[in-house]
Amino acid sequence: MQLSIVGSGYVGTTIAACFAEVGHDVVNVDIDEDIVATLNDGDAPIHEPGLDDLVAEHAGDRLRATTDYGAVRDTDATFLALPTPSEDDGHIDLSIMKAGARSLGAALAEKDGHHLVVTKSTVVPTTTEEVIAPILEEESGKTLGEDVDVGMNPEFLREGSAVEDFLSPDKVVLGSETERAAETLRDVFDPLVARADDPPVVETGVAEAEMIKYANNGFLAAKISLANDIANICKEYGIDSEEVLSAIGLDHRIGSAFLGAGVGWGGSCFPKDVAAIIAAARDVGYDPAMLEAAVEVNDRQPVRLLGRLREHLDPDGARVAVLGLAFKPGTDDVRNSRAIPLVEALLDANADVVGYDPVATENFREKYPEIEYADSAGEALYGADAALVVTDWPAFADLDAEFDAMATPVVVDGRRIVTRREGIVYESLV
Ligand SMILES: NC(=O)c1ccc[n+]([C@@H]2O[C@H](COP(=O)([O-])OP(=O)(O)OC[C@H]3O[C@@H](n4cnc5c(N)ncnc54)[C@H](O)[C@@H]3O)[C@@H](O)[C@H]2O)c1
Ligand SMILES: O=c1ccn([C@@H]2O[C@H](COP(=O)(O)OP(=O)(O)O[C@H]3O[C@H](CO)[C@@H](O)[C@H](O)[C@H]3O)[C@@H](O)[C@H]2O)c(=O)[nH]1
Repeated sequence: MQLSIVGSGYVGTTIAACFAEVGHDVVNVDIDEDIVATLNDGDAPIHEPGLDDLVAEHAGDRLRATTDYGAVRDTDATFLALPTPSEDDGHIDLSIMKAGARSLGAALAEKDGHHLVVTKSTVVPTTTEEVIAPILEEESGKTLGEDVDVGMNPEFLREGSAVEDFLSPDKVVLGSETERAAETLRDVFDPLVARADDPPVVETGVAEAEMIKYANNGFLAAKISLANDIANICKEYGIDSEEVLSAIGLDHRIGSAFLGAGVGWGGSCFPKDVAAIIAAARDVGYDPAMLEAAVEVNDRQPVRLLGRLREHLDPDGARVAVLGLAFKPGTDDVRNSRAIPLVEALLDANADVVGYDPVATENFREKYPEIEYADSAGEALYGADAALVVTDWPAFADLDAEFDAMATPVVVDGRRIVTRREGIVYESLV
């Protein structure tokens, strides 16, 4: 099939390269000329394991990129993979989606024949039908359900394993309201589903598909927060939370995934998506108490971590090493990293902060040029009065003699990753 993908970021590039891999002809449309040039040169504009190889293999053949929306006219379906950030009050900001829909609609005005527009971005329920579809109709002059249909296909990939997650999904969710849209979506996904050994395909309505994405992310974020709540109780009793959480994970009704207690969840998705569905729920008259509690627990974890530090040392004037700046291991992404509230609180307390991350230093430096950065964990620890461990990079488990170079070896571990040993004052958050 001929497919177009609008937006060539984490999701757009990954799905474009993967759709090409399963046999479709794909064109990526992005307003960023550098991204377009990078893709056409056969390079991936973002770092994801396996993506470079796919782009290198298919660019110039089944995969190409352009800044010209007109390219969508030669395709059967367009996926919108544009950002859906948060407004200050947590509501979803649809301005980029609306701009993309306007450009797409204008391009479709000149198209003969039917076109399917699929929302891939995470959008609150009814957005596709009540916001995107009317813009498409207005700009294209076409009629919904006749010349143009809309669909919704939420994406569940994780950063750091995007290609693997997309090509081997736990499920595929196809939201549509007409048989023609459902059929086109099936045609798009059939080759991927066959190759992935037949994962469940959930055929549902458009608003249901939109909600499934928020339910998925909200549930996972709340699961981590519940694990943190339980782990905090364990801590007060002096009970080992890891033993407790790994034991409950053995119950198949609970499951062991996403029970990793610690300094909480961050990243480009959980915080904004939980905030967006809370704001949307309130708009329709429902107060989502569980999701609000999930956020509250998450916000408290960094505060609790600093509390543990203060039990050993006054941060005022102290040199504090922050180990881990990325929002999770395996990525250089620092969006909503838990290091952010911690660094801000340390700066407020007049601490002398030195940060270290194996790959995310440059991205963090852009946000916080005022702190010092080290080239290795050992360098960050050298002469430090305390260390806060924020990201569970596996390499932090191997730190050992590096702690001996600290001025005072106070280690406050937000991810239970450091190996405890004689000679360090070890304090875990949970
Ligand atoms: N990143 C993830 O892990 C992930 C996973 C699942 C779902 N999502 C959702 O997918 C959507 C996209 O997220 P992302 O992380 O890929 O975003 P991103 O910021 O990485 O990429 C967005 C791309 O859109 C381009 N763009 C902006 N305005 C444009 C316009 N008017 N026309 C064409 N291109 C334009 C930008 O140049 C950029 O390349 C969001 O709704 C997000 O919540 C993200
Ligand atoms: O047991 C756990 C698991 C994760 N986290 C934290 O949770 C956050 C999110 O982690 P993860 O889900 O691995 O990363 P993302 O790439 O943000 O992926 C999430 O957000 C994406 C965007 O919506 C979805 O597509 C994915 O399914 C969903 O897992 C990170 O800060 C992790 O440190 C924990 O604290 N404990």
